[in-house]
Amino acid sequence: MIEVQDIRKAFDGEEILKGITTTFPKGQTNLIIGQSGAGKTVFLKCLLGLFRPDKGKILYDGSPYSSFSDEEQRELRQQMGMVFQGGALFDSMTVEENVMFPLRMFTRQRRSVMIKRVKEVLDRVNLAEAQHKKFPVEISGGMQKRVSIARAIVNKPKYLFCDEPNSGLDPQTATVIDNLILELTREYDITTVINTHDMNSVLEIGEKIVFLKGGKLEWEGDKNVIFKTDNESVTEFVYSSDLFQKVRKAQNQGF
Ligand SMILES: Nc1ncnc2c1ncn2[C@@H]1O[C@H](COP(=O)(O)OP(=O)(O)OP(=O)(O)O)[C@@H](O)[C@H]1O
Repeated sequence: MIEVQDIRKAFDGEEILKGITTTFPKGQTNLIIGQSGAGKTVFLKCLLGLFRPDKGKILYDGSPYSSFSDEEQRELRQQMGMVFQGGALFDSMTVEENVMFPLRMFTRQRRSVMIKRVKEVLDRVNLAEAQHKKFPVEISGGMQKRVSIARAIVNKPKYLFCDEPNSGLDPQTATVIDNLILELTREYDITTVINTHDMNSVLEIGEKIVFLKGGKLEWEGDKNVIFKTDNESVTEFVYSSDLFQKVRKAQNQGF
């Protein structure tokens, strides 16, 4: 679980995060949504420890980051997996080498043990063995995302952060990737936080949704109540998507 207590972050005197308080429980998918410029990425970077908030606290399973020694911060980083927007795979490495990278960086396991673990996670994300020796350019965008997820979970993280995991994917593949993240989150009891613009994701895996507006937490809830809120900022945002308009129409027609 990650608890965020009144965090603030400014750049050059301009406050970007204006006192955010929320909780991201483990074993479920937590989504951060909001308009472009709302502060989602800055927030995610604070959770990742890449930005240090000017004020407030972030607690990882009860322990505040600010109290961590350098060694504890290093340990925490090893417990974090990240799925980057574009996949961010190393082009010069094969699929297997990409997934093995965190193990080589952070652990001292024997090569045979690492190879076994790499195979295990690639199987878990349903990437066929024929793809394991290929380079990222030789596989599809959806497969690249699977590799990126495999790399993020290979070192058994307690926390998984995903920045726009669906960008560049067709809707069907995006749904498969969303559900894969949801399954892994539950199976390994991970605290997962996903930064997304994708309304399909909100409907599919929005177990907790945090809506940011102008650096503040405007609303929080889940996929079942987001339709029912009378918060105008949220409704304006969600109903601007085609998908939500169709759902609302269907609801109005009594389906
Ligand atoms: N390193 C930085 N230095 C200065 N300003 C920054 C920095 N990072 C972000 N900002 C500013 O913070 C604000 C929020 O940016 P952020 O990237 O968090 O928005 P976002 O909600 O993720 O938007 P998008 O959906 O477009 O990615 C923007 O005005 C941006 O210019």
